Amino acid sequence: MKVVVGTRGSKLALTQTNWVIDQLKKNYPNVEFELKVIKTKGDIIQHMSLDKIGDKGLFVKEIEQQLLEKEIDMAVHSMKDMPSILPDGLKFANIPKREDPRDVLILKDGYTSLEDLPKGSIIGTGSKRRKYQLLRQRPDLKIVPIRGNIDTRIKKIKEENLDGIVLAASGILRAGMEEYISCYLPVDVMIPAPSQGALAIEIREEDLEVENIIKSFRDETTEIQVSAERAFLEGINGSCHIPIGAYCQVYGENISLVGLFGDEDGKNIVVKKIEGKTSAAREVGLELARIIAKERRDYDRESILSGSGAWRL
Ligand SMILES: NCc1[nH]cc(CCC(=O)O)c1CC(=O)O
Repeated sequence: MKVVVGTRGSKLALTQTNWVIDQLKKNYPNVEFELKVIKTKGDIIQHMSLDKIGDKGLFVKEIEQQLLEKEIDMAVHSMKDMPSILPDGLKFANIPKREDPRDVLILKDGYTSLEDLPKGSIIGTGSKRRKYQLLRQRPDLKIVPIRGNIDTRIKKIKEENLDGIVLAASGILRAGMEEYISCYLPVDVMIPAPSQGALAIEIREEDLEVENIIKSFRDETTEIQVSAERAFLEGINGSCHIPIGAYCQVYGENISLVGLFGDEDGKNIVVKKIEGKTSAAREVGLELARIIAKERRDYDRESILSGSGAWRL
């Protein structure tokens, strides 16, 4: 049997996909795995901010097309890049154990933490979630847009004379670049993107053979977290124009889920936490989305009268 595995060509994507293939090879020495690199719209349009391209599934559409056309049999993505709803005919296989969900700062030589940064320091990030959470801690910072693969972004610290950038810990750790990390941002200071650090293995819905091969991967805690956090994302029905974050913690039979949802200019950002049962992770995510969306609508009505904006916890 031969399984063709599709992936983007970035260093991170290749590292993730090769990791998946190596694990599967150990369990299935008789299956042949072939890696196929596929260019996506997100890879081709490198100069524009993701925000402006504003297209859901920017890094996955071409890959999904090839899955549906049986050019490939399995695709490995970052779960965080996946739109809430998959195309007909495709589904997620089991989810392997999540990498560190936190964001990290990569700072100019000599700086070691968010607190240490001199007043007015310049930080590069294209993510509104990261931007407004940083500004909440340090309103004096200047946030500038930045794009590109991990390596490109790290190079831009020197090239564009930045004081630092924010990246997902998972990408850096998987790429074996831990020594670049200046500090980890705790999840309560920087709520991660929904399912940050988790991998998505996408397959054809009816492909039981490939589904079986991936059965060995299942990490239950990750599955519960991803289920709650992605349900929140689905319920909010957001895009990459607005700040959205979610993080689920699992305590045996119970979970807690923190969600962040705001508007484009960061004036009205709501953060809320709810508790629920592990067995109802998806419902907890949808419920939190309803609570936060309602609070934001009420606030929009009030703020027309009062004219001010704020973070509300
Ligand atoms: N949007 C790009 C992207 N997609 C997944 C990751 C990192 C890996 C992950 O979050 O699982 C990154 C880079 C980053 O945000 O630093």
